[in-house]
Amino acid sequence: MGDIAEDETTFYSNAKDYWKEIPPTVDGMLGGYGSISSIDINGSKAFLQKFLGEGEGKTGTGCALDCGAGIGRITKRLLLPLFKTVDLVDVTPEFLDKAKSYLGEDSKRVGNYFCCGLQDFVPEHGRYDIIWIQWVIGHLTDIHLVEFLQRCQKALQPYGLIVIKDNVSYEGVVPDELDSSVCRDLEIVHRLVGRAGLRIVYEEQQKNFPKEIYQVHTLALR
Ligand SMILES: C[S@@+](CC[C@H](N)C(=O)[O-])C[C@H]1O[C@@H](n2cnc3c(N)ncnc32)[C@H](O)[C@@H]1O
Repeated sequence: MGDIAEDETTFYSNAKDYWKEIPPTVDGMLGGYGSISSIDINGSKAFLQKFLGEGEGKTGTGCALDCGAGIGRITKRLLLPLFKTVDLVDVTPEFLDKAKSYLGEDSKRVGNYFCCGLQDFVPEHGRYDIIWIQWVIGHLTDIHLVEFLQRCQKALQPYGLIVIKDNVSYEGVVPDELDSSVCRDLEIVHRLVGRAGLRIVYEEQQKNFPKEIYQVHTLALR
């Protein structure tokens, strides 16, 4: 008999078991597509730069949160160069351990390593200028994603932004049994963002990724 609570527990525990076995490398973070990391980071940098800088209404550069950070691939090349302090949150302790050496000298400016599932994580009220959520929303159920986004909104500084960068399917919800995740289409992601009470400030598609992988969209929300 299908029990939703039990299915949900399995959805999360299977994902945890999957990531535990993945090597703590850039290639591991990107499912074998380590080669696209630079294109990804450069696209993200151009995206973020639109919101940063001096002046009224610009997003601050004090503190960022990297959600589903893994070994800190994004923290190292995108967030630490732009923000004074970066916090990481991830469910896999081995990845956060690796981050401490992978981030090198600049790991001095990491504020916190939170080992926690995003479904349970409560970011500190008003702490963050940017909350970066990349390649991890498919590991949350709809309800948990909506509730997490609501907690993120409360954790923003004035003019702060939540950024979701993730795969989108062509149509509907496509499950991935291997890593226990789902890929949602853009319309569904929009609906969930709306349910969280967030507004889409800007959105674009990542260009120059290999043709055989999912389309990747980046959404700035507040
Ligand atoms: C595809 S990797 C992406 C890592 C990083 N965002 C990047 O782009 O390099 C997915 C990451 O999400 C983490 N993860 C999976 N389920 C999670 C959950 N429920 N809460 C927090 N992190 C989770 C995994 O441990 C892994 O580090």
